[in-house]
Amino acid sequence: MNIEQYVKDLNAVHELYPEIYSYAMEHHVPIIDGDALSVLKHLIKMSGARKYLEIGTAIGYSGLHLLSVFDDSHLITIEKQSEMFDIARQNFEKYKVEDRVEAYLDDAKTLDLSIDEQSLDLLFIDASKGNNQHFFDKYSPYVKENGLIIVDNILLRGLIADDNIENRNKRKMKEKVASFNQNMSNSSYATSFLPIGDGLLVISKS
Ligand SMILES: C[S@@+](CC[C@H](N)C(=O)[O-])C[C@H]1O[C@@H](n2cnc3c(N)ncnc32)[C@H](O)[C@@H]1O
Repeated sequence: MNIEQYVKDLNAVHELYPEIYSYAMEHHVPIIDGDALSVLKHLIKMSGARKYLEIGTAIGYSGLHLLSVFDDSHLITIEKQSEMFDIARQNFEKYKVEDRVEAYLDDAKTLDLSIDEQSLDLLFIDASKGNNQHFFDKYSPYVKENGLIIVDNILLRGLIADDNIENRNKRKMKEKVASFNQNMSNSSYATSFLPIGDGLLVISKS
């Protein structure tokens, strides 16, 4: 038996958004792995986090899941691709959470977000992986002391441990992600690098 599949099966829960999940699978939209999502929602529940900023909305799958933990939570989410953004908006409307979502169609690298410093409980970074450091530097000041910063795909589907990548772009991305991971490991933040899904980095801002 494959141990990863065994754990996946144990973690598998009733999918709250089966049509969105199926759409993502059929159209190859990269959404968060079920195992990582389960941990993310667990952390939200334990910490009582209500105000979230997500970098990388895609079609709103993870955003809807984040909002499903607490009825009085609020999500700010940023997506730069208009096709994805439009589908996400439709999905937020479909599940009647549009009043709890502030969705931006913009490039998160340059967007000027007018929110107060230290006003968020959770920052979820899940966009272009080579920009993780930039997103962290730009958006972490908005997170409260003791808030959480979570970064998905820190293992790049195994590429992170590959020392013989021929494709130049992939090699550069790997170097950037590796550098970000190392910086976080060396930092004074409390960090947990979890080999769940495609690798989840949990940072406590304290
Ligand atoms: C991995 S997907 C997000 C998946 C989503 N969080 C989920 O789990 O359902 C990454 C998304 O980030 C978007 N993205 C990449 N770079 C971005 C940027 N600089 N600003 C905003 N969105 C970006 C991509 O267009 C893509 O839709």
